[in-house]
Amino acid sequence: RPSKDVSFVSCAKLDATAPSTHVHKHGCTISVRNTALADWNTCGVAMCGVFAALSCRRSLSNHGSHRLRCGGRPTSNTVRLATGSDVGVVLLSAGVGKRMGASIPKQYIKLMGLEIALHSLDTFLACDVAEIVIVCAEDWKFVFEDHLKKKGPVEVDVKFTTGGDERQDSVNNGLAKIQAPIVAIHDAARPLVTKDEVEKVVADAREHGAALLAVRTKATIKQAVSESKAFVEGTPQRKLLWEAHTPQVIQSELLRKGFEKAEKEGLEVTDDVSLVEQLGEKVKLTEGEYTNIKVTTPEDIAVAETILKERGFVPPTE
Ligand SMILES: C[C@](O)(CO)[C@H](O)COP(=O)(O)OP(=O)(O)OC[C@H]1O[C@@H](n2ccc(N)nc2=O)[C@H](O)[C@@H]1O
Repeated sequence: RPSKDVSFVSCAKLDATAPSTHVHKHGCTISVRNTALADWNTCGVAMCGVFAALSCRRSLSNHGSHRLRCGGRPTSNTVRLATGSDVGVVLLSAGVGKRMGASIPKQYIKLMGLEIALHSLDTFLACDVAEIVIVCAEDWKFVFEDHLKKKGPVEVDVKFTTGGDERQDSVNNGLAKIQAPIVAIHDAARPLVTKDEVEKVVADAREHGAALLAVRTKATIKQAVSESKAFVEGTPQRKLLWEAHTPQVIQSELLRKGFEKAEKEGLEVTDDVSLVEQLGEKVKLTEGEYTNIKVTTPEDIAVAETILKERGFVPPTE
């Protein structure tokens, strides 16, 4: 794990002789030992918190760039890291929100004076991310643009793209604009996700390749015979059941592979890690908070407002 005063470094395809993609927030030079490089390679971990396990110490800090020297003699394997975090975000805001029955898409309804979609946008802007792709209809882009204008310059690269017919199509459109090696996909309809939750699920995805925020199911769940036949087929063991939330965080290339398979086989999914599951890859369940609700029907707005009040959320001034 990265320590507090040493920023996280991740390397895709770290290799002793030919380091390839290197991303780091501040732009670092790090000297690493051959043995350590070999270890990371054999782990087969595409995204590595490289220096964290080593006894790194910061020996130079100048103009926002740091030189980190790791234990052992520095070798010729000096890795130059480009500027930027290794995480990109796809913020899904292109749904119509039929179940809300409102005159506008639910994510643009104001919650304590701020549009639902802007709550999680602000959370991600406060996290260590390199880019945010907002997937939304052209007509609603102004909500985000006005908000960003009010905020002033942000470090994160914010881009836009339009959505597709289904959530899955919107994710694919967003993913096409992602450059970061890790992508966090989030429903704009989940305004209450916290920075802590985001950091936790991103850390799990770095370690395991894919992770999602989820909570243990409180109710007993029944499986019906079919969509139209409301009779019980069975009762899955509750202790094994989790309710999926977002963000769902996946190595970008792994998700791209998942989409390729889905396209070939005509797979339809209702969340993103399902595409990773279809590839037979592991997905980590990161225990999140019950407060990370999806605003779907009108009563959810009242619940969300109560939670925000409890958190001491201050509505923005006009
Ligand atoms: C991923 C999960 O949150 C996990 O529980 C759910 O399975 C999502 O369920 P869902 O029915 O797709 O939820 P919705 O609230 O309708 O949509 C989730 C998010 O996707 C966005 N969305 C939906 C459909 C679409 N064509 N493009 C989109 O960008 C919505 O604006 C919303 O912010």
